[in-house]
Order: sequence, then structure tokens, then C-alpha cells
Amino acid sequence: MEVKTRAPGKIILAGEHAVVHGSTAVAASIDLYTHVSLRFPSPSENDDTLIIQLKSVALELSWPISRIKAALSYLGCPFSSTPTSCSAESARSLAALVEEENFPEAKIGLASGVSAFLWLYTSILGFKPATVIVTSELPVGAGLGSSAAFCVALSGAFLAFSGSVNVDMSHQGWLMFGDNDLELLNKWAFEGEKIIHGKPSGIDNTVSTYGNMIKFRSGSLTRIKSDLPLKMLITNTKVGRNTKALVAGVSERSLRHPDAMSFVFNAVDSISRELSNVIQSPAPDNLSVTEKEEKLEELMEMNQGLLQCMGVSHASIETVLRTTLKYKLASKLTGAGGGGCVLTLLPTLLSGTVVDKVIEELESCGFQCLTAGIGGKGVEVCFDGSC
Ligand SMILES: Nc1ncnc2c1ncn2[C@@H]1O[C@H](COP(=O)(O)OP(=O)(O)O)[C@@H](O)[C@H]1O
Ligand SMILES: C[C@@](O)(CCOP(=O)(O)O)CC(=O)O
Ligand SMILES: [Mg+2]
Repeated sequence: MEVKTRAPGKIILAGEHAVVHGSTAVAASIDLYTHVSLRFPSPSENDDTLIIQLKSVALELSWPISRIKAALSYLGCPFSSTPTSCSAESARSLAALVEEENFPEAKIGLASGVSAFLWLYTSILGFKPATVIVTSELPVGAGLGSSAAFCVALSGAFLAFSGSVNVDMSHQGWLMFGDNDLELLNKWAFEGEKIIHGKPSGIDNTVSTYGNMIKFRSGSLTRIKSDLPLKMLITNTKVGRNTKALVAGVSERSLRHPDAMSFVFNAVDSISRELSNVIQSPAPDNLSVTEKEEKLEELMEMNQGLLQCMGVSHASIETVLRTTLKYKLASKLTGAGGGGCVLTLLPTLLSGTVVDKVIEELESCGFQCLTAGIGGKGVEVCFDGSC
């Protein structure tokens, strides 16, 4: 029997990093997905191995179930119906399991993702042999929330077979989880995201779980209903970076300069709240689409300035900002920064020729441009071969 899940990536319109420190942030799902397939061997296959194939990063790892049991035996029964955090001791055991697999040095950055997989799998399903295949349309480590989509899609697949969620396995095609199940799934995904990000705010796993556009602050979300036809160009600078290190860097800066940084985080909070007011419908004021877009552009530029204050911009990001500004377009980094992706608002009245020119110029710098649908569905599950 096989189950498949898919979970979307995201863009953060305002508030990344500051959201880790209690400020408001605004994020939306995008129609680029991470897919997970989970299959248990039939009794005749007599297989006693846990296999993970990470197709988008060309990595396959496998462990005899007896080896995983031995490494995690001190946990007793690993099954848990409520999401549990990975302790420092468990993290060491998981890291040892990952290292035993002769993890290629060039791919060591992926090790925390494999630890998150092992934690979620053993905590939700225990010591069962299975094959898990992960594919993704998202660039990994580029600010579009691949780590969260990975944890959400894995949690969804494992929970679907755990007996602790209520899903109709006879349904054909993609199916959404119910509200209580989404809440549980989101909590598990957050535990995985903690292993990858260190100190996540929870915004990425929440928007990947629920989809749409959300305002997020201190762990709680408000859905934003918007009729504004928001179009963003996403430019991937292709400069690799690691969210955990960038988040830690901002925390260190705020320890060194607590007063100044608290003003920065408060300013970001105001920007996010204003931005969410501008995009939500019904709008509190009667602004035209163009007037709203102008406000959004200004708020994005202000947010980018504050991200520079936090120390998470990068020369490649500055090149994108300069290039788009030549066309009078406003941009900001999205996600953790330090490279990764930049958002550029494409106003409704902007001509297609200008968009083509900007893309051509950005791509001539070696960047990769993509446009994605904004605000679609969250995680979904599928039990038949149609997905
Ligand atoms: N499809 C995937 N296959 C394997 N690992 C993944 C995948 N997607 C995400 N990851 C994990 O997430 C990490 C990237 O997360 P992060 O640095 O937060 O960047 P982002 O979430 O912006 O893509 C990778 O190093 C890896 O551990
Ligand atoms: C920087 C941060 O606000 C977003 C990180 O997003 P990403 O992993 O770069 O896609 C961290 C967080 O909120 O957990
Ligand atoms: Mg991430």
C-alpha cells in the first residue's frame, strides 16, 4: 500500500527573521510542491530496511530496522500520539545513524534534513520497514521554504498511516486533511523544522500546512482573504546558504545590540501589519489596485532596508535590487536571505515587454527567474494511483 502527499513552498511578503523574535510576518503558499511517497513492503518481500530516496538532491540512504532500533532503544517505545521534541541525546543518536551511511562530504548540509526524517518517521510510525521517496519542485536552501514543505509532506504521509488522523483512504485524487488533523500535522512538522532550522518561528510549516495567505505572530495565524491580483517575480540568486546559520546570526546581533534590534523588530512588525491591511479584502480604505501596489512597493523596500540592518542581505541580493530598480520595480529578499531568492512586485499595469526585459537582464547575471501562483492549497494526501 502506498500513500502520497504534497506540500507547498512559500514566499514571505514581510517579516522574515523578525518573526523569530515575536514580530508579525505575512506569508503565502506558492504552487511549487515537495512530494512524498511512502510504501510498506508486502509480507512476501521480506524486507527489513528503512529506505529514503531524496531525488532532488540525488541521495539515497537505508538502514536495517534493527540498527535504528538499537540506536534509539533508550527511548523505549518511540510511538507518540502527541508531537515530541527531539532531545539533544536523540539528536546525537540520529546524527550517528546518518553519519554511518558514509554521507558524502559535499552533501553534509543535508544531514539535518535526514535527521528530521528519521525523527518524524520513528516517532510517528515506530520501527517499520518502508521506502520513502521525496521529490521537489522547490529549490532546496533558497528561501522558498523547502525545509518546511519537506517536514509537512513527510508528517502528512506518516500520519496518514498512523491511525491518529481521520482520512478517507477510499477517496480518489488529492484530499485535504480535516482541521484537527492539520493542527496535529503542523505540530509534527514544526518538530522536524526545529531539527533543520534550530529556532524556527513556525511560519513556514504553518503556511505549507494550511496554504493561502497568512499573518503570523508568536505561533498563531490569521488567514488573510485577498482579492488583490498579486504577481511576484521570484529571482533565485543561486547563492547557497543555510537558514539555521542566518537565524543564529540575527540572534547574536540582537544579543550584542538589544535596544537597537528591538526597534528594528518593532518596525518590521508595523510594516507587516500595514502590508496585511493593504492586501486584505474587504479593504478598510477604498484604494485603487495601483495605489495599493504603490504602498506594497514602499513597504517591501522598507522591509528590505531593515533586513540589511539585521545583516542578512548579500551582494547577489543587492545586484537584484539594483537591476529591478532600473525598471522602477521594488524588491526584497524572501526567506532567510544571505543569497537565495528575491521577490519583485510586478504591478498589474506593467507591460509584458518590461517584464521580459527585467528577466533577461537578471538571467544575464546568472540568476534564475520564476513566477509562481500565490496562495493556493496547503498539504494534501492521495491514496490511489491517480496522483
Ligand atoms: N527535497 C528535499 N530533499 C532533501 N532534503 C531537503 C529537501 N527539501 C529540504 N530539505 C532539507 O532542508 C534544508 C534546506 O532548508 P533551509 O536551509 O531552511 O532552506 P529553505 O527552507 O529556504 O529551502 C536542506 O539542507 C535539507 O536538509
Ligand atoms: C528566516 C525565517 O523567518 C524564514 C526562513 O525561511 P527559509 O528557510 O529561508 O525558507 C526563519 C523562521 O521564521 O523560522
Ligand atoms: Mg527552511
